[in-house]
Amino acid sequence: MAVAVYAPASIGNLGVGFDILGAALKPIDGSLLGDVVEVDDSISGEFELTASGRFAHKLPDDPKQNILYDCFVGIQTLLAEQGTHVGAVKMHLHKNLPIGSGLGSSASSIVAAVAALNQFFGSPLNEEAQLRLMGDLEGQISGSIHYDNVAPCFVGGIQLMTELDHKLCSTLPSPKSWYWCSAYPGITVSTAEARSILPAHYSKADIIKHGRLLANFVHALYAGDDKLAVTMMEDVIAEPYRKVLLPGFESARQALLKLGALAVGISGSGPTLFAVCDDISVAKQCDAYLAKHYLQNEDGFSHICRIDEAGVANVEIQSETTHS
Ligand SMILES: Nc1ncnc2c1ncn2[C@@H]1O[C@H](COP(=O)(O)OP(=O)(O)O)[C@@H](O)[C@H]1O
Ligand SMILES: N[C@@H](CCOP(=O)(O)O)C(=O)O
Repeated sequence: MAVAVYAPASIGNLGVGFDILGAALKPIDGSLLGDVVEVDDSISGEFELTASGRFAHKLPDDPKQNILYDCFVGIQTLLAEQGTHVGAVKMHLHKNLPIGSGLGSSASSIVAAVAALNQFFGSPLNEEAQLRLMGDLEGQISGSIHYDNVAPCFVGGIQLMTELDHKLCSTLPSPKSWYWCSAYPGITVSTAEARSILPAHYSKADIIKHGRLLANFVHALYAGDDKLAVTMMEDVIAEPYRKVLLPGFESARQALLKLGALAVGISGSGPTLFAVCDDISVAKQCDAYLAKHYLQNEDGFSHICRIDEAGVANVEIQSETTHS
């Protein structure tokens, strides 16, 4: 039976917690900010993939260069190791997220595809096995395995990576009062390149500071001390080196803080910027500022979001996700 799965956009790194903290996003206006993958049918020939959606034209032309093909091969290989042999399938990708945006676009495609394929084949893989495969596939794209997009995208919420064999991540409490303004300017930053410009080594002072920020952030979430948590959202690992890739980031940050945002950071490897606000009127002002000053072309967009606590979800195959 055909399956259709939605996987939300995500922020990798919450200012603090490079590669080990991530959050799934849900626009408050109810729009779908994430990819949808359909597995239509078992077929006798070669793997088939079609795509539609706002950002489909930015995908590689060759279906075998699409990460969905690797998702299919990955599942097929795992199942073969368990003695189950599955043939080719027909898939459709509704590409709603821009590529190279810092919104976990590849993670969204991977999570939706692995979850959809797993369901299509009768759910042979448990959550941990699916998530491990998702991390491996994300690593193929970005150059090294990191779960901070795939984990929240898959299970929802704010996730802290544990990376243990039997438990890859843990859900942290999400501050209920926070709005996450998220603005994608419309230009592309490659995650692999944004990772390659980071230093191979950090100073003792930076390591100590990052440990202090991360530990206090997690403590504050459990203590329900949102003010302390937001004060800890400072990036000493990536932002100092990456902000040169984001035109207008520093001036936007200053303006957003003046408007009342509590923290501003780079979403993933950028160029999307996020701003945390605990008041809807401030969030609306930040959103309007970002739409006017941070977007650079017609591909850009800005949303006010909450944390998506659900993660991956089955959706109806309907006009929005169907294709010709
Ligand atoms: N379904 C897909 N979704 C997104 N990127 C894909 C997909 N299939 C292949 N790719 C390739 O993977 C790379 C993703 O780039 P990356 O900078 O990691 O994007 P993001 O950070 O938005 O996930 C691009 O080279 C893109 O062409
Ligand atoms: N922790 C990663 C997150 C990358 O997110 P993306 O959405 O830009 O792929 C990093 O900062 O490199």
